[in-house]
Amino acid sequence: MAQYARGAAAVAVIRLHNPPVNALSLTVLQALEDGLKRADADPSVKAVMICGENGKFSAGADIRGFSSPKRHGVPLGPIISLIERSEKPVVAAIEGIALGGGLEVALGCHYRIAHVKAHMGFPEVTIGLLPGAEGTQRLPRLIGVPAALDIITTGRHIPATEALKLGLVDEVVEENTVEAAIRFANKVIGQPLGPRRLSLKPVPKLPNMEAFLSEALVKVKKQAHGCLAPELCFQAVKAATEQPFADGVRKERELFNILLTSGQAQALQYAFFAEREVQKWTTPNGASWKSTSPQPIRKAAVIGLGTMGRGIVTSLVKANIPVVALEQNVEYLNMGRKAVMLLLEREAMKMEQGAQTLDFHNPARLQFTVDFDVLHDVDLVIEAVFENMALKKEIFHKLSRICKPGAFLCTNTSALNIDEIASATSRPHQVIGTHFFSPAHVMRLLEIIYGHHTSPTAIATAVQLAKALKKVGVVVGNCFGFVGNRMMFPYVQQAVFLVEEGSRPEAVDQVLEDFGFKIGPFRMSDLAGLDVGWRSRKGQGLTGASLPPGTPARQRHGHRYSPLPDLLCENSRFGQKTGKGWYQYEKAGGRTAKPDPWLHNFLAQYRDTHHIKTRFIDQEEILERCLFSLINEGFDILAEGIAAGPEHLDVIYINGYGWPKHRGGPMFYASTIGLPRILAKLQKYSEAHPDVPGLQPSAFLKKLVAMGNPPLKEWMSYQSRQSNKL
Ligand SMILES: C/C=C(\C)C(=O)SCCNC(=O)CCNC(=O)[C@H](O)C(C)(C)COP(=O)(O)OP(=O)(O)OC[C@H]1O[C@@H](n2cnc3c(N)ncnc32)[C@H](O)[C@@H]1OP(=O)(O)O
Repeated sequence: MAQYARGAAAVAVIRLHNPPVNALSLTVLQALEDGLKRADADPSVKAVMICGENGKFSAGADIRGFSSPKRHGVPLGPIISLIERSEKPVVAAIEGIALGGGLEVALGCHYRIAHVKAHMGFPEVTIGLLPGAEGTQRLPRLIGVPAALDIITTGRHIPATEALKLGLVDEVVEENTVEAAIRFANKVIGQPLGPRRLSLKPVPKLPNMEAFLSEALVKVKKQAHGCLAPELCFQAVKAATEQPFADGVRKERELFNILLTSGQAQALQYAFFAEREVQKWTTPNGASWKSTSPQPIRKAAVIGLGTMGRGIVTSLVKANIPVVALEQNVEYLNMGRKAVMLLLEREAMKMEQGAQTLDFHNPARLQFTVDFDVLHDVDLVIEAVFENMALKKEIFHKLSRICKPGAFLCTNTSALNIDEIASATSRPHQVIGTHFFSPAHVMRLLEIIYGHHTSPTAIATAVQLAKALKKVGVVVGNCFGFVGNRMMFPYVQQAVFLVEEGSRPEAVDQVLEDFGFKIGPFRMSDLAGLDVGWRSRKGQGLTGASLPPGTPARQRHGHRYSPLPDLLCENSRFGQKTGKGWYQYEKAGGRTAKPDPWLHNFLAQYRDTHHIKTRFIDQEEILERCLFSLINEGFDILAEGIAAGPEHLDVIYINGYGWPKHRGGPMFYASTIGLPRILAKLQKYSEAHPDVPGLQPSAFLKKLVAMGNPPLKEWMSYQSRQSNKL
C-alpha cells in the first residue's frame, strides 16, 4: 500500500509501502492514486512528496504480476500522468533504489531529490521487457537520447552522483532525504510547473541523430545475442525522437505487448527468481539456509597463483577481504604476484571511474608468501592448484595441521571427489568444494560442493563468501564433474561425434551460437585448452600409456569413444594457446578462430581410416543431439538429488556456461519444448546410436512424461526420496 500523511507545513507525504522492496503491486498503485487525489482535493496541501518505506523508493512493478494470467497491461502509466498533471508540485525523495516503474514514478514527479547512496535504473530489459509506463518517452526528454538509450538498453544501475551529472535528479543529499525533499517542496510551491512536466518537453536534438541511431542499433544488436528486449527498447526510444509524446507512448505500449508475450520475458523472469531461489539452499539430509549461520571471513588464503588462483585473489581483494597468496616457490610466487598486481591495477582503474578505491598495496590486505605457516590465522583457505588428486591431498593434509581449528578448507576443483580430498585432513566437516569459473574475478558463478562430511556451517559460509564476492553461489552434491561439467560432458561428446560423422567444428559452433550460446563447444574447447581434457582422460585411463593394448580406437568400456580430441593433442594442437586446435589462429595466443583446411583433411583421413561414411547432418540434429543429451544428464542429476531443483541447473548454466539467459537455462528450455518431445527425440537418437549412454533417456525424464509432463515447479515432487549417492 501507500501511506498518506501530512508532512511539515503544507506538504502531503505519500510513502510507498510494500516490503521488502516496495514493488508497485496493484494495491500500492491504488493507494498511490488515492493519495494523489486526496492531496489534490485538500486546499491546505500546497505540495506533495513521494518516498518509499525502509529507505527504498521502489524496485518497480511486481515482476510476478507479469506472468499472472489476469494482468497484461501496465496500469502505472495513467497514474504517472496523474502525478505529472498535478497543479501542486510533486517531489520524489529517492533513497536506496528507484528502479523500473519506481523510476518512472519519479520521472512523473516535477522534482527528484536523491540520497548520495541511492541507485536508479531501468532494469526491465534484463527481464525481457521495456520501461512500459512511459519511461522510454520521458527519460530521453530529460537527459537526452545517448544517455537514455544507454540506461534503457543495458539496464545498468546508475549511482546518484552520476544521475546528478546526467540531470536525472535535481539534488543529491547526504542527510535525511525525506526531510530534504520536504524542505525542497516548500521552496518550490508556487513556481510554474509547465517546464517541469517532461511529457511537454521536446527530446533534445543531436546534430547527427540519424547516424547516431543507426550506429547505436548495430551496437545494441551485437550485444543482444538473440535477446529481443534490447532492440525493442531501442525502437521505443527512437519513437521518442520521431513522434509526439502521445504517439510515442502508443508505440511503447505496442512494443511492450510484443515483449510480454514473446516467451523470452517469461524465461528471463524465471531466471531472475531462480537466482534468488537457489540462495535458499537445502541438502538432502535436511540442512538448510534457514537453520544455519555462516562464520565471518576476516582473512583468507589462496594456494596456487595460476590462472584460477590469480582471479580468486583479485576477487577477494575486490571484496575487501584480506588475503594471503601462497605459491610453492619464489619463482612462481613472483610470476603470480606480477599477474595479480596487473589484474588489480586494471580493476582499480575501473572502480575509480565509479568513485570507489581498491587497497592492494598494503601488505595487511594482500600478502605474498611461500611459507605455509603464514596461514595459521586465516579463517578460510581456497586451494587452487591444478587438478591432481595426489597434490591436492598433500596440500590438505598440510593445511589441516597448520590452520587454526575453525578454518574452512576449500578446494577449487572442477570435477575431483571432495570426500577423497577431505579424507586427507583431520577435519572433513570443514572441507568444501568451491568451483570458480575462469576468469574467476569476472565470472559470476561459484559452484559450491558439499561432501559427505561437510558441515552446514561450511556450506553457509561458502554461500556467504559467494555473496561477498558478488557471485551467485549454487550448492550442489558431490559427483564427478558436479553439475556444470557433468552436464557438459555429453554435450561436448555429441559435438565431437557429430564431427566424426560428417559435420565440421564451425558448423556445430554456428548452430549453438545461433541458439544464443556466446561461444560454441569447439571454440570453447580451444579457449580452455584441449590439453586440460587430455590430462583428465589420461588420468581416467581413457587414453595414453595406461590404455590396455588392443583397446579398440573408438570404444571404451563397451561404449562409443572418439579419440579425435586426443589425436589433436598428440599433434600439439592445444587450442588458442598453441595457435591451432579445432580451428587455426593468427598466432599462438591469438583469438580469431578460422576454419582450418588441415583439420578438414585430417577429418577426411580419419573417417577413411575408421570406415565412417560421411553424411550431411542438418542443424536440427546438431542442436537436438547436443542440447538434449545435456538436458538428459540434468534429469539424472535431479533424480540422484545432486541438485535440489531444476532452477539450480539453470542458474549454473546461465552464469557459468554462457547459456542464453533469454532461454531460461536448459531445464526451463526443456519445459518449454515439452518433455514428451525431448523424450521422443532422445529415443530416436539412442536407437540410432545404441552405444552412446548419454542419449539413452533418463528414467526420471520418462517418469515425468508418464506423469503427464507436469510444470517445472512440480518436477521435484515426483523425485523418489533418494538422497545423493554419498
Ligand atoms: C513495465 C515494467 C515495469 C514498470 C517494471 O517496473 S518491471 C520491474 C523492474 N524492476 C526490476 O527489475 C528490479 C528487480 N529487483 C532487483 O534488481 C533487486 O531485487 C533489487 C536491486 C531491487 C534488490 O536486490 P537485493 O537487495 O539483492 O535483494 P533481492 O534481489 O534478493 O530481492 C529481495 C526480494 O524482493 C523480491 N523482488 C525484488 N524486486 C522485485 C520486483 N520488482 N517484483 C517482485 N519481487 C521483487 C526478490 O524476489 C526477493 O524476494 P525473494 O525471492 O527472496 O522472496
